[in-house]
Amino acid sequence: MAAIDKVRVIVVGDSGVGKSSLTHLMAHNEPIHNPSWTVGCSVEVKLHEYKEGTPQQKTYFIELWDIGGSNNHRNTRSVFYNPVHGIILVHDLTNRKSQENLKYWLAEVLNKEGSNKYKQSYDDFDTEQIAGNSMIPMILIGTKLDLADDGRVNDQNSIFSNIGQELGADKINLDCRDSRSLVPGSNSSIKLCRFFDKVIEMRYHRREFTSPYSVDKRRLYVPSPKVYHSD
Ligand SMILES: Nc1nc2c(ncn2[C@@H]2O[C@H](COP(=O)(O)OP(=O)(O)OP(=O)(O)O)[C@@H](O)[C@H]2O)c(=O)[nH]1
Ligand SMILES: [Mg+2]
Repeated sequence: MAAIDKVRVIVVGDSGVGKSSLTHLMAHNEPIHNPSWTVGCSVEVKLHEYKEGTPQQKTYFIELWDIGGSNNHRNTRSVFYNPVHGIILVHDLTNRKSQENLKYWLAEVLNKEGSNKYKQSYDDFDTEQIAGNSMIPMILIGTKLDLADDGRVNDQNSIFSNIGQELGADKINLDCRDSRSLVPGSNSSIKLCRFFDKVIEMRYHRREFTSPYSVDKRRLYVPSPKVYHSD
């Protein structure tokens, strides 16, 4: 039997937003009970049918690298960022700060070689720089939908759709503790499959792309909180 090709998708976001809960749900289609604090990184693997139902259908391993969100490991976690074939940006729908911090997480991942090419522009995080330099597919996932009231979700959605559009990324809002959140055929499950297909496409079937994202030319400004990441 031929070896199954794999891609590495990293899951980043502030501590406590639900990365491990989401990763477990994506890998096992069932919620995790009492996830413990992630120290460093934990990896789950799932099989994915690329372009399912078409002549190009093929099975791939998706490695889900769930990165601990604590600030204590900020200086060491870049070891997990090489290589990166896809990025899942996770925020908590009940915690607006966790959404604002996603741009720092993205900068951290894209600076993985330590080149810090985005460092100097934290204050005006430039979408063009990201999309132009990065051919890495991304998706934005908001968790704790069960706890968020509609007003708050709409509020975050409006800003989020802006960020999502500018990064050319889809977004999903869900409850990580509900096994139905990613049920096959659901809107969220279709978006996630589309994201995994895009990751595989870029890694193994890339023709010459200029950039996979139709980037809005506006610049994405990062509200410059004094704290780098709030735990
Ligand atoms: N109600 C609700 N609770 C959630 C949801 N997702 C995660 N949680 C809870 O939020 C807490 C933190 O979840 P984790 O998955 O450990 O968060 P994490 O992002 O992995 O945290 P770190 O490992 O510290 O980076 C746990 O008590 C989860 O049960 C959700 O969608 N709804
Ligand atoms: Mg965790």
